[in-house]
Amino acid sequence: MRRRSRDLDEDDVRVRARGGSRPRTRNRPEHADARIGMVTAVNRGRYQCLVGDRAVTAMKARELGRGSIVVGDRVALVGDLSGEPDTLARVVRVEKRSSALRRTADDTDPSERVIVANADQMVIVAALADPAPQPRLIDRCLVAAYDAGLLPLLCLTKADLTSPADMTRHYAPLGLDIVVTRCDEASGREELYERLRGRCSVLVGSSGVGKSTLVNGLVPEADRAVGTVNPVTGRGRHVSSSAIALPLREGWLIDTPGVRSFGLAHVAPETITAAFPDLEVAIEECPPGCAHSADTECALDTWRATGRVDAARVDSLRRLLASRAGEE
Ligand SMILES: Nc1nc2c(ncn2[C@@H]2O[C@H](COP(=O)(O)OP(=O)(O)OP(=O)(O)O)[C@@H](O)[C@H]2O)c(=O)[nH]1
Ligand SMILES: [Zn+2]
Repeated sequence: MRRRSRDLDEDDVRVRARGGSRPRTRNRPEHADARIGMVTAVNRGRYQCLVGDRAVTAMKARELGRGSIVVGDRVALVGDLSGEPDTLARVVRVEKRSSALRRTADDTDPSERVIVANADQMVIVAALADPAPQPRLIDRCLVAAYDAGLLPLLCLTKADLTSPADMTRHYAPLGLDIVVTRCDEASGREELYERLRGRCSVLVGSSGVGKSTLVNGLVPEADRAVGTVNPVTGRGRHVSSSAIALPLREGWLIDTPGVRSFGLAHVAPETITAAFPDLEVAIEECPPGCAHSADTECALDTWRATGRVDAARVDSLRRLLASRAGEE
């Protein structure tokens, strides 16, 4: 009996190899043998996936069409999952995303594109000095985080150069969690590590703010990858121009060297106002289509004048709304 079933399998294989007189899916519905992996890097149409503890390179099955697959995606894989050199698995399905970080090509181009999937936190890295912080850029990252449903965390680096007081005061009205780090002290880094535990965090920030320094402190394996091939991602970190997912002991860190700014044309103003639930009562009194700017009939002004809403919160909301409009 056993022998007979094995013969049938071989027959099945032979028939398909000869050119498929039999539909491939017969007796094998929905790729029941597929395994789920996580996409850790994307490079020229090749997807690096972590399947269990094995790094597998895969291509997209034709049946998936033009749908995008991005870092952080959970995908179903079939084919050669050995992870041996020169082997190629196939991605046959992309699992439903719990979140999608998007950007537009620029503010005037409404076509949006997902850059990272399934993250739950955005760590906005900004240096306190050298280079000077760019509050506009930080604001735009915040709006992108609200849009994607990611919890924002502001990481202020290089505290050995300047006091963080001004920046923390500036961002306090946003109710944002802030971590301050400096490379000559471990305490801030350890606090950051605590915040990353068990989460999938996207790291964003412009060049020179100390992102690599943080990543190397958190994921020593990433350092070893410089100039060689990373066992997890299959390539060197610094070669990458797109996002790359690095495993933490608990959780994931997704570094995004390419993301210096976000086009925010796709973000509805309501997405931003939703992050200010305390101002909702005032906003309800605004005229229809109110842009909530100071030179309109915006109800925020009357409420603010009478002290019924926090002035700093109104300013912060207006700042974020303006950042969406895109003066960088
Ligand atoms: N004073 C000071 N310098 C730092 C600190 N962290 C990083 N640096 C320095 O800042 C410079 C940039 O650091 P990187 O970690 O390469 O910054 P990055 O954001 O990864 O920049 P790119 O590699 O260009 O993307 C390096 O010379 C670091 O040594 C810090 O806490 N204090
Ligand atoms: Zn208004």
